[in-house]
Amino acid sequence: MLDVRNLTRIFGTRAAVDHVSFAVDRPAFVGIIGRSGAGKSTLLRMMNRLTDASSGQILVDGQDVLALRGADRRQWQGNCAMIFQQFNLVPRMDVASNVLHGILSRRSTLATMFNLWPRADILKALEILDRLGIAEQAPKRAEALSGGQQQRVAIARALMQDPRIILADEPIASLDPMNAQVVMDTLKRINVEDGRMVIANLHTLDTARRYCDRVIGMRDGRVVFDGTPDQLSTGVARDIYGADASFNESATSTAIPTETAPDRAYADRMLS
Ligand SMILES: Nc1ncnc2c1ncn2[C@@H]1O[C@H](COP(=O)(O)OP(=O)(O)OP(=O)(O)O)[C@@H](O)[C@H]1O
Repeated sequence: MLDVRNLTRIFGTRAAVDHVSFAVDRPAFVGIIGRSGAGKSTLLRMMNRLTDASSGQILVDGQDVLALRGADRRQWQGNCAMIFQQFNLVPRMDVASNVLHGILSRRSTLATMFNLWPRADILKALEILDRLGIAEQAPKRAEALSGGQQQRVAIARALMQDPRIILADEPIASLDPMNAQVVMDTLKRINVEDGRMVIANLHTLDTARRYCDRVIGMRDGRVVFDGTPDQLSTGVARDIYGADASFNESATSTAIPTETAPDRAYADRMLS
């Protein structure tokens, strides 16, 4: 279904993404890992056509999406919705309207100006918010929500497009461990229940191991690992991150620190 071939993006004299090839034949949960600057964001942005490729192909059911222009390109962008580290919501706008903005490109300018949405679309937005456990937040301004709730609104906005693929660029990098888990659980549910492919750039190994069916490791623009989470040994991780023998996995961890959580300490004090 997705076949990336020799995808390359050169900025100046440097290849940010360098002859990357991989194929995904089912709606899997794919994690892309690698240290900062490895090319992860550029890769996702090329898939969504936010950034042009220098060369290569991205074939979806045999069609090269890099060749799409105008309305065809916009249709493809609707088919592979993107979510970002910083949520990219309109902060002062209410949550329901933010979700409806997922289908903004399908609306006339006039209808959008007056915030006029068909009843069916409004009901669909509320239904998605309900599914993600944040229906009661619908009338609130997006900026009034926690980071984890805002990211779920961004996922709801993506779902409004009914995409085949969800591209998530460091979706939990700005969140505390508890909210990070809620957001990753949400993405996994969408992947499993809806059969939508998820491709997520992740900055922590434990998250990749826990949620992904497949992990692609990038280093200096190239794929240096492509396998299952159980093949992702410490040695392999060291190679991906380019770390020396002192490489410490916990440095890339988002695990919830139960032993040191303040409420645990408080409970211990109360019980002693
Ligand atoms: N628009 C741009 N112009 C010039 N160089 C760029 C541009 N976008 C990315 N780069 C460079 O391409 C390389 C890969 O960047 P990219 O953001 O894709 O990496 P990344 O793995 O996503 O890193 P991070 O986790 O820090 O976002 C970096 O060296 C970066 O400086």
